Amino acid sequence: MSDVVLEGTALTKRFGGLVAVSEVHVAVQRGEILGLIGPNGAGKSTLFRLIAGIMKPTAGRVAFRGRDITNRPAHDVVVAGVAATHQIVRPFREMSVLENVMVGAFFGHRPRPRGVHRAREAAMEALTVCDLADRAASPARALTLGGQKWLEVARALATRPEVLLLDEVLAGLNPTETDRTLELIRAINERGTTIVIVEHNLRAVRGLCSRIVALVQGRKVVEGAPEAVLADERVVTAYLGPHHG
Ligand SMILES: Nc1ncnc2c1ncn2[C@@H]1O[C@H](COP(=O)(O)OP(=O)(O)OP(=O)(O)O)[C@@H](O)[C@H]1O
Repeated sequence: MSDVVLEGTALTKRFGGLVAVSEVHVAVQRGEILGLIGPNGAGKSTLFRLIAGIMKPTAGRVAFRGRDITNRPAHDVVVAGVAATHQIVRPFREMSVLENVMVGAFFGHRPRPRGVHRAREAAMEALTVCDLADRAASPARALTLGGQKWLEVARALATRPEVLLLDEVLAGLNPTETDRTLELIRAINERGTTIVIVEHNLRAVRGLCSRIVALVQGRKVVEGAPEAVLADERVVTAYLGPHHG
């Protein structure tokens, strides 16, 4: 039975004369890892921002657990239970890794932890999931790029979201960091968090996602199981051009 937790209906976003996203319907099922793919400029980041509540659509609606959140301020959307990695401000470089994650714990989903002690506990739990517990006291600036991405995930996780939206978390990572990040995303999902990921690395998407939505020129062209979507002629043509093969 379908159990839709986050849903965008007829979402359209225009920037002046450019239609970045055009009448897209996307229904995120509870517990899944949903991938958003498409070539450069297809509208992935724009759609991501619309469903994360960071950007307001020109037309269409966004609902979380059946409630309309279209015009709610971005912060209210986090409180409701949707967190996006890049929605959380960049790490405070001079603050410790733990303090950075405590910011997420304080501003997240209700009921929020009461007091510094509980926020620290919630932050340590998120750091443990993200393999950063032993770096808790280090300044954020001392982390590698991979470490900084995991810190961003930990901060989002500390808000205790029902839906975690990840925007190109694998970009710039080396193969070891990529594998570790994929394991991390699976572990977070197995703990019960629904995940939406925008990703350029199609090999990673194929192995990670339970379902994929493909966008081309602002429109959803196909959705379904990874193998079927990645083999779809419209998707292959959009990535490789009309004269491939
Ligand atoms: N704030 C903005 N103002 C004007 N145009 C924008 C804005 N954001 C995105 N666009 C345009 O909207 C279209 C879709 O962009 P978007 O970033 O959503 O695509 P994308 O699929 O995420 O691309 P990429 O893979 O390159 O990140 C592009 O033509 C882009 O130039």
